[in-house]
Amino acid sequence: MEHPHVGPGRSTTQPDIATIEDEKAAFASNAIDPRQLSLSWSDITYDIPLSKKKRKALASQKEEHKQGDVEKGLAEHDAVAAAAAAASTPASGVPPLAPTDRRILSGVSGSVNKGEMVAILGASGAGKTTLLNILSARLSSVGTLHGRVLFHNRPRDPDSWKRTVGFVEQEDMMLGHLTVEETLAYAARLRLPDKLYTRDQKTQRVQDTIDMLRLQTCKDTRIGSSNTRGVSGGERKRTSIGTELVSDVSLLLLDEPTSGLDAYAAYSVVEHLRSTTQQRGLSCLMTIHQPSWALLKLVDRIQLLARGKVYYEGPPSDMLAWFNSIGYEVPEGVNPADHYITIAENLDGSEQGELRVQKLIEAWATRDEGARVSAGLSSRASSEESVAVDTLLDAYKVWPTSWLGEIYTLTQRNMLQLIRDRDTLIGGIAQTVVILIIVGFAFFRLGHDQSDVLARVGVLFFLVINTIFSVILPVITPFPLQRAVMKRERSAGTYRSSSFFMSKLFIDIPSNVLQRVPFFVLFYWMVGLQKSAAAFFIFLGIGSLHVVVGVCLGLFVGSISPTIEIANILAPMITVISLLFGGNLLPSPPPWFIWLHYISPLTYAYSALAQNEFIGEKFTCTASSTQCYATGEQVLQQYNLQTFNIGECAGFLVAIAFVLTIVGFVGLRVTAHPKFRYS
Ligand SMILES: Nc1ncnc2c1ncn2[C@@H]1O[C@H](COP(=O)(O)OP(=O)(O)OP(=O)(O)O)[C@@H](O)[C@H]1O
Repeated sequence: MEHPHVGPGRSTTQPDIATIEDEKAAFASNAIDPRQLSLSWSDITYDIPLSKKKRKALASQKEEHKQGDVEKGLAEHDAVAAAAAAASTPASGVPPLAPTDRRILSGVSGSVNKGEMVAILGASGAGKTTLLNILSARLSSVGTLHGRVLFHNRPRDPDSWKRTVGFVEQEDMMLGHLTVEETLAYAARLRLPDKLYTRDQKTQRVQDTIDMLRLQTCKDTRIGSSNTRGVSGGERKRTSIGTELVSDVSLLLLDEPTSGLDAYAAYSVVEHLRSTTQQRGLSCLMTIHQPSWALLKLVDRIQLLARGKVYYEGPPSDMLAWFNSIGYEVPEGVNPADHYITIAENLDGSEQGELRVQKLIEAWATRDEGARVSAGLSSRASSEESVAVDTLLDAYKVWPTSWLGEIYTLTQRNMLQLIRDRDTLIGGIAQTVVILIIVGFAFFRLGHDQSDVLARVGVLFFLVINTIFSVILPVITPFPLQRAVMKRERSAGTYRSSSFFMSKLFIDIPSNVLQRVPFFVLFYWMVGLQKSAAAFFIFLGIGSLHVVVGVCLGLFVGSISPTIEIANILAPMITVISLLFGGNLLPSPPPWFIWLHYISPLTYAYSALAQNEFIGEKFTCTASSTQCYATGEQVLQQYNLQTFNIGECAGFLVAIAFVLTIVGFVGLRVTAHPKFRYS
């Protein structure tokens, strides 16, 4: 296969537009077929360190083995057996197992070719997900990995890998308020490179995907969430698959796409996958849990795993013949898939069961030797093809759209989510109204005698506390889902984390300020604060700035917390500490905690609002007053609220918002950065 722009001296990092246009033309004329790409893996062995407890148990179990007791825990027994087996066959390509490790996968080889659908099957704990994680480069950093994974006969290229492979996770992380069509449209807008596709072509790709996955009837239905009804489970899964298929992936990996679905929905998902795989010439690899026999017959090849080892690989149709040949026939009326998975488990922990499992694995390993060599040979491509693939992959080494384009699309998507989330909107308004009625009437139209002085101080402190609490929670609550969606999309190299963060700021700040301003206006009038236009607008300005700080604090907490549980602990903790040191609750904070007073945003918001209210105000003193504040300045002095003037307080609030934003962004990059492991 030849390509006009392929040459030994060509740069492989930044494709210029002319080259990309030519590549696009080459795609169209089939001069380069992106779907030539296929995946192969050989001798994959993966060991993880045993926990301390397990190491101890293993040591004591070895002791018991010496005394002739063989019926012990399977995992530990497997580790010993695997170590012994590996040590006894050094030529097999499987390294020996360290005594402190546990073997999860052992010498697993296989491949998926163009237009082919391959399923990995096995009992729970057989190693299916681990294998898929290794192949998709999403393996965690623990453990030692041996073996090779090749993408079109070359090691996976970290620069282009994530954009050429689609990974459908078991959990479908999608935004519940978007419709099926919108979900696919945003995926296409963000994932298809602007340099290769016009807006119309992206729209066409969405329609093609809807047609291919037969989602026409539900394309205008919302995805839904645990609280709101949306599409069915099968439609949801097909949409999730669609978000990968709208992009230019040539390889699709799916982790248990049928789990949680009824038999019909599961069959339908795999049937659609099969037709899509064939129509688009994809390579499709999935793990499946408890498939029906009818479903299994849809896939081209099956790889059966038991204890991290292959004990069958080939078409489903040949499976019966193979197992019959080694003496394991399927009883009448039993699903062959279930039967073959069950016999590879030693459920009762018996010696007989153990021998059966070992026999199944060894029978295949003996037969597999020749097949493995021929598989390696058949997948070797010509050097011309490999160079053409290099050229093709170059187009996927850069971000698909511009930074501003990403921010625009993500902001638009966030906006849709926000305005359609009626429960949160109505809940927020209801909460505001209730608090306004209670506080407004409790402090209604304050006067100027001595009791009103205390009431004014109290109501302003209440306002800053209430503002921070009302803002921070709605910012944090949707964060975990948005973050999970972001992680999935960023794992596919879709957009920069800064675009996600900016789009959050662009939506959360204006929406919260707009929601709070009517509250501030009514609050001001009901309580009867200073009757001057300047004071009113300063009040609104400081109040809004305080809302911005609350949003930034919410984003900070959401960003640095890897889970919602941690966010739920951190948010009240930070807020309570801020209010403890930001007001008059502690008349003289301990010197070693004084810094908490200066970093609390409440300090500045409260001080600015109090100065705005009290400067120039006069109060009446009566003969019965034990303590009399005749002027507002005396009040400010008494409560130590004039350390900084209003302008300085506003400056500190801006600075706190800025620092929270920067630290939050860094936190997000650290806690939600997609990690890939290629070796
Ligand atoms: N990081 C890890 N730490 C500890 N154990 C692990 C780790 N990764 C995998 N395992 C173990 O490896 C074995 C295989 O796990 P894996 O999730 O791949 O199984 P599976 O076949 O996908 O099972 P299931 O169908 O139940 O999801 C399990 O016993 C699991 O506990």
